[in-house]
Amino acid sequence: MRHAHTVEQVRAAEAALMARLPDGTLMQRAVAGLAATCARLLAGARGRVYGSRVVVLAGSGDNGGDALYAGALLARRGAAVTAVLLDPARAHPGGLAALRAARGLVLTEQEAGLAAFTGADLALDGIVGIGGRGGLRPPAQPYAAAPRPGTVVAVDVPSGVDPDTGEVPGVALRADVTVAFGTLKPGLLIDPGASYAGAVQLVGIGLDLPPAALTALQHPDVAALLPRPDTESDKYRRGVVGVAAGSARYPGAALLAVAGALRGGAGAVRYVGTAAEEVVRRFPEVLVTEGGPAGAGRVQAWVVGPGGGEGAERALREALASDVPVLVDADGLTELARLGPAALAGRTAPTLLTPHTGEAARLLAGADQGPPPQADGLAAARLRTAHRLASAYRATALLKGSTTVVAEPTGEARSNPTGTSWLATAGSGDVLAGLAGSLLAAGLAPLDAASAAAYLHGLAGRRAAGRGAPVTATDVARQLPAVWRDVHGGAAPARGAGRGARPDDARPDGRRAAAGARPGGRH
Ligand SMILES: NC(=O)C1=CN([C@@H]2O[C@H](COP(=O)(O)OP(=O)(O)OC[C@H]3O[C@@H](n4cnc5c(N)ncnc54)[C@H](OP(=O)(O)O)[C@@H]3O)[C@@H](O)[C@H]2O)[C@@H](O)CC1
Ligand SMILES: Nc1ncnc2c1ncn2[C@@H]1O[C@H](COP(=O)(O)OP(=O)(O)O)[C@@H](O)[C@H]1O
Ligand SMILES: [K+]
Repeated sequence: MRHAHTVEQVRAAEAALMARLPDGTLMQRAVAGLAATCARLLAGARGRVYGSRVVVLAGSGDNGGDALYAGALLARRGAAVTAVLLDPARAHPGGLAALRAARGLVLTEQEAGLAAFTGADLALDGIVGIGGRGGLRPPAQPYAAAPRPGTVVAVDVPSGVDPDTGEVPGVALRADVTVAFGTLKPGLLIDPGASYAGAVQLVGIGLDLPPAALTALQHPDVAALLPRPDTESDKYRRGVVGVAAGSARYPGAALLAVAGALRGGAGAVRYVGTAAEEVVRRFPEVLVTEGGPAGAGRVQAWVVGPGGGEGAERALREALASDVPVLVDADGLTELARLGPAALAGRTAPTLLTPHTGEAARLLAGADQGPPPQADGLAAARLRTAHRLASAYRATALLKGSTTVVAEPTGEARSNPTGTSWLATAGSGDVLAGLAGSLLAAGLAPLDAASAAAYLHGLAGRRAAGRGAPVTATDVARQLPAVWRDVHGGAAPARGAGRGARPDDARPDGRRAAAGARPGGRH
């Protein structure tokens, strides 16, 4: 499990630790880790640190101080280091003195121009860290548009990225590697910020941190969550998932949601709706009923809405009246947006909403949250949007897109590290809905079901796309058994994951399987 903490959490932990340690200790720990990573990168690219060209972009705070001190350590190993001060009057005095003492060159941004940056083997982005607000200011903006140096290493956070949310409110500097101190920040794990961070590495500095504001699953976490039949299992104890999907207009959505559900670990899939004939023809193992959820037999979770068309209203109403977890997707969400959060008020079992940003905009408008939001704005503020949905509907919200984010009404949140933009293909969301519903039926808690499903779905998309080729939703569903095996085999780390990265608060076992992950487990 990877953990990310907000600026406020980091500041509090930092203050507590600094009170017990001599001045400057934390910064020196951070700097030592940062310089070691830079030295490794230079040695990897050029064979040695000696003689390499390093540029330090230094802003006015401690982030600039970290970069200057690291520059000094590299200069002492023979690198030719140039510091460019973006706010010369406020540059970190200790860092500046250290760099000068190590014979580094110190220039203002007017003196340096862009040449030192573009010609460097390695550039350190120490413009701004967790103290940053807004995008890059004008003196730093040209670096974002300039030709790239060999490698850009962001100090703690890529400058211009909001550390708490991953929002990029203006111009930001793209990094190849981000060296984060003490813990990851949510903005490193959520697009658009995550796409600026490159590979994220963690340097422990000894912070004593509270529970993370955001977590991201890794292979062992997902493996521990996935249900596995035991000797006492039968199909009912493994869970039956009900799928109310498809319509005369969109029969394919029923097939795709069922395909996802069949590969999600439930013991049986029950389909209700107008595509019953097509479903049995394609998947003879599925139990089918025409009509709505109320007339179908007992299930342990419902999936309602994919391609639901004109039947979505009834399916939603009947599923919500049940006492089992309900996943609402697609047309079910449009219907729910019309009804507003009151439609969930009487529920005794969990509800999981799986909107893309367009559906999220409708849901928030339906929750009467001020002027109707625009989908583009919601995509740029993914974590905030997921939290808003979860809190407005008092339900678990999985917001789909370039980084899928899951939020609980309690404030707990997860970002998904797998996936590929090849998944932006018609029907792939239907597969995800079926898969997540199946995990709910198998007994996983909604946050676990949603985040494990997004993880597997993202891996399946990548596997289907191979080195980069269009995929269909059917391809994604077909890859699910293989990625299930990959996860258990401990293969391939997720995108942007620093190897061995573990925040200061991580327990060696991470947060293991929820109790409900046992085969046959129930809410
Ligand atoms: N916490 C820890 O445990 C540890 C933290 N450490 C390090 O400290 C860093 C935090 O340092 P910090 O608090 O000095 O803030 P920092 O990010 O340097 O920025 C503040 C300065 O930038 C300015 N500024 C603001 N926005 C801006 C913008 N958009 N563009 C340009 N400038 C902008 C702002 O000026 P103002 O807004 O007042 O004009 C202010 O002067 C942290 O990220 C990590 O690297 C490690 O050394 C050790 C352990
Ligand atoms: N740019 C992207 N990068 C990664 N994944 C994406 C991107 N755009 C969409 N996806 C994923 O593709 C799937 C699309 O789902 P959805 O929008 O519901 O499509 P449909 O309704 O056609 O099934 C979701 O899992 C979503 O997270
Ligand atoms: K930075």
